[in-house]
Amino acid sequence: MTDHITLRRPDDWHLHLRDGEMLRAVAPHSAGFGRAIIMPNLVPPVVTGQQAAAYRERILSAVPEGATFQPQMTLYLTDTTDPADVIKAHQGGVIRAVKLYPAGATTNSDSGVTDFDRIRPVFEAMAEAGIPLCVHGEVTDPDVDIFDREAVFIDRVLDPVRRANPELKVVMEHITTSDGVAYARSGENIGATITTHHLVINRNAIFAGGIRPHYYCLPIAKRETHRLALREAATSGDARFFLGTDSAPHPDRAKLQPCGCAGCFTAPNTMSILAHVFEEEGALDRLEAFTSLNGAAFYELLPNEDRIRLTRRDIPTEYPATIVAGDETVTVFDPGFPLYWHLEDL
Ligand SMILES: NC(=O)N[C@@H](CC(=O)O)C(=O)O
Repeated sequence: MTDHITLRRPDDWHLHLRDGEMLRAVAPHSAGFGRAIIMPNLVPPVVTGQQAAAYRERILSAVPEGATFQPQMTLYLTDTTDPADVIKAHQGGVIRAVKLYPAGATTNSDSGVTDFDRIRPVFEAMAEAGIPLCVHGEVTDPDVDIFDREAVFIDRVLDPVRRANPELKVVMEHITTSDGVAYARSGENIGATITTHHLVINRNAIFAGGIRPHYYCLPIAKRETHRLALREAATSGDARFFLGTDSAPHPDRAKLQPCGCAGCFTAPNTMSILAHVFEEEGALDRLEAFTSLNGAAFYELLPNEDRIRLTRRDIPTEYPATIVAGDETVTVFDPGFPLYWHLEDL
């Protein structure tokens, strides 16, 4: 049995680092990645190039000394985003991508897009400049069942947007369904991130013996057939699929509520979980493509030069059940099985 693998340093193409005390608490847990696409859904959101540049500085101050982590900033698209500001921020090297949240789709998405016609000039400018659009792909119509929101979004929103802007590079963020997998495979200029937790849990995890708030995230985990489709896509080596953990820390106080927040905090144990999943699928030789090559290629960047090693030991790796952020605790995602793959920096 393989007992160690060496990978190019992985990248995380979808990450929530928050701000303030939470940023300082969680950033060290992602600092072992080479790069990460940083989500802009702060309160208030990161909507201008200037705000993105300032946020980038705060992130770099929160990363431990010696880490090579490079935050890749995004702008939060609103109905009033100025195409010129997007282009300027991209040309100035401040942002890597733009994030589309349909208004009300998820945590801190109130400022999201309500009218796709109004932002057409932004899409046109982005397509011309080669700036990728990262899409939270769920409709917000309360009449649509929560488990169908991704599939309906693809038909009602994503496909029309892509047909109107065929040159626009689109990342379907955190896909959770076989519909998402099939759509990502169906055309040009499209990629999809897959989270760690959606490779591990299906929707039963949220209701196993009672309600389990730490398995509630958006898009919500779907039925088992979808989890298996995600596993097949992630482990296939297909360059359109790459890691975006969507590690989304919330204080336990905010999750354990009558109306608790969505998000799974996977940064501390993601690589050990992924090695476990890829080993189960007999695909350890394709882990590097998923974590370290495909995303970089999509974003037209070189893969990281340095390496990490994962070693399989007889004793499970230890990771904290919770971390402390100021006065708050944040629960680390529990995959429900021991993790024998230990992460080492080389
Ligand atoms: N994934 C989540 O469940 N939550 C994210 C927002 C998001 O990416 O949907 C968050 O910011 O908390």
